[in-house]
Amino acid sequence: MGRLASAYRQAVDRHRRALRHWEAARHLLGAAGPAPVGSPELVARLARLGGELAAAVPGTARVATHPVPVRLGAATTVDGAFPVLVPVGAGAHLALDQDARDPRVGELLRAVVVRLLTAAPAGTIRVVGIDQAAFGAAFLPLRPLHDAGVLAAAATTEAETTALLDAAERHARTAQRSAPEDRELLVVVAASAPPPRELARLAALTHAGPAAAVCVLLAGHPAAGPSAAPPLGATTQLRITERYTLVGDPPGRPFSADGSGLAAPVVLDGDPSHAAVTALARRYAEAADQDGVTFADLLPAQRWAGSAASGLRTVLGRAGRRPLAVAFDDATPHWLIGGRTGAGKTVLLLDVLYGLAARYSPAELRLMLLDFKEGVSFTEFVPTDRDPSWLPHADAVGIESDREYGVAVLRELRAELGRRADLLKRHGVSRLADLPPNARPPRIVTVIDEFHVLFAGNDALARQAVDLIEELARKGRSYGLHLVLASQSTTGIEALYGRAEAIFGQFPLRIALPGGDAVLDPRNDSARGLTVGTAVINTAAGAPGADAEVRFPDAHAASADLAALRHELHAARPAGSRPPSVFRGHETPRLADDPAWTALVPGGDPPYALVGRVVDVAGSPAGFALDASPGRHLAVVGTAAVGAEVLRSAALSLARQHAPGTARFLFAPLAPGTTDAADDLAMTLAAAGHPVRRLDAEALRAQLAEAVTADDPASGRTYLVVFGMDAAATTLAASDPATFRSGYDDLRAVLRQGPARGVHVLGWWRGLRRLAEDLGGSGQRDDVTGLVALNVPAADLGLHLGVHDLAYVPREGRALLVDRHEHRTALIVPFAAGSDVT
Ligand SMILES: Nc1ncnc2c1ncn2[C@@H]1O[C@H](COP(=O)(O)OP(=O)(O)OP(=O)(O)O)[C@@H](O)[C@H]1O
Repeated sequence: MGRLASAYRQAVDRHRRALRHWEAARHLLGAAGPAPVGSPELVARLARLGGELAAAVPGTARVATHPVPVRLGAATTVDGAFPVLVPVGAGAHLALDQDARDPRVGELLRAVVVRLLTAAPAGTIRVVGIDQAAFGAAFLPLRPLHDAGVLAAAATTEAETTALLDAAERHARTAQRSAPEDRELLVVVAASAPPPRELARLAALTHAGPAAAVCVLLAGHPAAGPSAAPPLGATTQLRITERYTLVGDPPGRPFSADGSGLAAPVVLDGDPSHAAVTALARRYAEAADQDGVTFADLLPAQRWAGSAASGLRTVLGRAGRRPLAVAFDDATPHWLIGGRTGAGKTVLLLDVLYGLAARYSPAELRLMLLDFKEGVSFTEFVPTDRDPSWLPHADAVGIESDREYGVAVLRELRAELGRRADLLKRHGVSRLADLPPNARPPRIVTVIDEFHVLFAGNDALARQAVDLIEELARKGRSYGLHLVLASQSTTGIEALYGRAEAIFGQFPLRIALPGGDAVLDPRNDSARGLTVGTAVINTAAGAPGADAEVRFPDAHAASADLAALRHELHAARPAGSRPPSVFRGHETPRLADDPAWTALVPGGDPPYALVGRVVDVAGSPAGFALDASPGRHLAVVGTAAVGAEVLRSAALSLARQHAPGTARFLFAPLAPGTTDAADDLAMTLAAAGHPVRRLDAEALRAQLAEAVTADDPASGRTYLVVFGMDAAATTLAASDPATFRSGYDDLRAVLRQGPARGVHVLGWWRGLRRLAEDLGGSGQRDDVTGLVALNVPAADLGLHLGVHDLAYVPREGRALLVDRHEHRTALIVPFAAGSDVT
């Protein structure tokens, strides 16, 4: 009787515990109603419940916010078996005391992963694995899930485990700041316990609570032996014995009153079938196709509906499941972007620019886009032969810009800053947002890609750039001027002269792409291990804790969508919109294509020698007016062959301003190899009806003498076009035995008195020293007031001009135009004069 009684008590006990389990399971399911008691029925109901749970509408459980009941196996009682369900998911974890080298453990881990994935909607769950003991062997059967992008490659080294934990902690922080519906569950599966430090971090994640949206499945814990295991939070502990598994009390829903767990041995479920895994992988892969961030996700429902009064906003991508917006406003007026080459910087910028351009009309938003690298970042915004459309918001686009162009853009912006300051003053307000709508100018976003180039060189130009950027960054916020500085490196910017803090302190929004940690605080490691297509957005100037990880779409892959949007915006442009002014650093502009050339007409007074384009925002004509004051001549200096082109442009443009017969062109091809160029030019001008003559050195000398001595100067203008004045040195140096005058005396007289008599010299000197000597020393430098310096060292040029700290780096395709009368120095791109100009 004693034995019978005790067996009876044990059976009742078991039933009671099983009943609590049943109730817990019902509770987890959210089912209502009283639970029937009675052993056979109870077992039947539990079995049915297990089936229901297994099938419980797959793909609907909100695993990222709530634990869900997950089946581990079957418990056996004297009355039969029933399924054992424990809560797993956000904030509810599982630990097994053996690691996955015990096949039952690997099987259970895989079964739990598959059940969680089955229960959850795609896009709300991701799985990462750690297995340093068996190199990820436990995850191999789940390979299809890896291919579907839902299971990451397992971390099998300590470094990989550390990176994985970095990412998991980042995930937890982001989730804690996100709305529950935006969270994504990160399942961290450790098939074996990692080393103590990593184990402690893993254990910490189990204490982070459901809002962290992390679920840890940890095998091999606590390890047998004396080592102190970090305590886990909200974890169901499993103990694997030789034949059975003992299941501890699940968090919040214990089986036992005394902490002893489920009073029935459990046989764990085996591996999920391969068919189930592949079917699941297919579902996730299909969903990923539909669920990936696309360019369309960035666009507003309605074009140009935004008001820029208080700022600009656009969606950049998704953080978890939530769209992530970024703004140019009082809180984040300027942005700093970092990322190694190939990290997706261009793509991210395109995402931002198209997003903004779709939201705000050109009356609300203007763009200045500057690119300093050999790239094509912004080419799609300017009209080309292939696609004549342009982005109607773009005012200026610099492609492979010169630093001088960058500084010109910054100067233009500073001038705008001044205009806006006046405007605000007139209205008695201090912020753009406070202006009446009809007086409010558009916000201007200036993007400078590879901005470090601007500061490279540690020279006068770099200092100007630093000053301008600092001023714009400081004051731009109130005036609606916003800067985006992007770079591969923000370190080593020498020219900032310790002002990095002052400047970058004005850039609260930081975007770190892969390899772009430098834009974050050194203590902030949230950008470690980012992959292409993701970035960390930090709104606190890089300080740790203000980060969100965003996935942004590949704009390059959506180029057809981008073009369609651009065409749409272009077609909707306001009447009178002008295409952006474009500077292409690698391109040589052609005289005949230039609007300044087209605009030249006979009768121009004073005649204007057009030689190129100024490196400025407008691409202004570069030239020199030949009026009657002494010294109005043009000297081209340097050995570069482009000297002949400059003379050609000058002569052709002058000829265009004279009716036939009102100007003579006298050509002296003195430098070797210039005869053809001079003859060709002469023929072109002759064909246009102008009198032309070819001079050798002697004839040039005679002409110089005649030009200043003739009592009756020829009517109209005379242009002496000399290719290589230095080559005439011997002839000019010789004195006339009768008058004792040298050719130089005559040349100098012509330089001073010629303009008043309508005589101008367009001369090419191949060396600066020769020019200075021909003028009779640097004291006479004002005898030629127009200079086009080619490959002449800046120091020599500065000395010749008496200008201190001349910022000029001689290089191919560029020249420095100096007008001494107007105290003007400008970097120019000389024209290719071409042969098809008349
Ligand atoms: N969101 C994304 N998703 C997928 N691929 C991307 C994404 N962003 C960029 N990529 C890919 O990465 C490559 C580099 O992108 P991108 O040209 O933007 O890099 P970058 O940082 O501007 O490089 P560089 O400075 O060398 O020009 C491209 O092939 C692009 O398709």
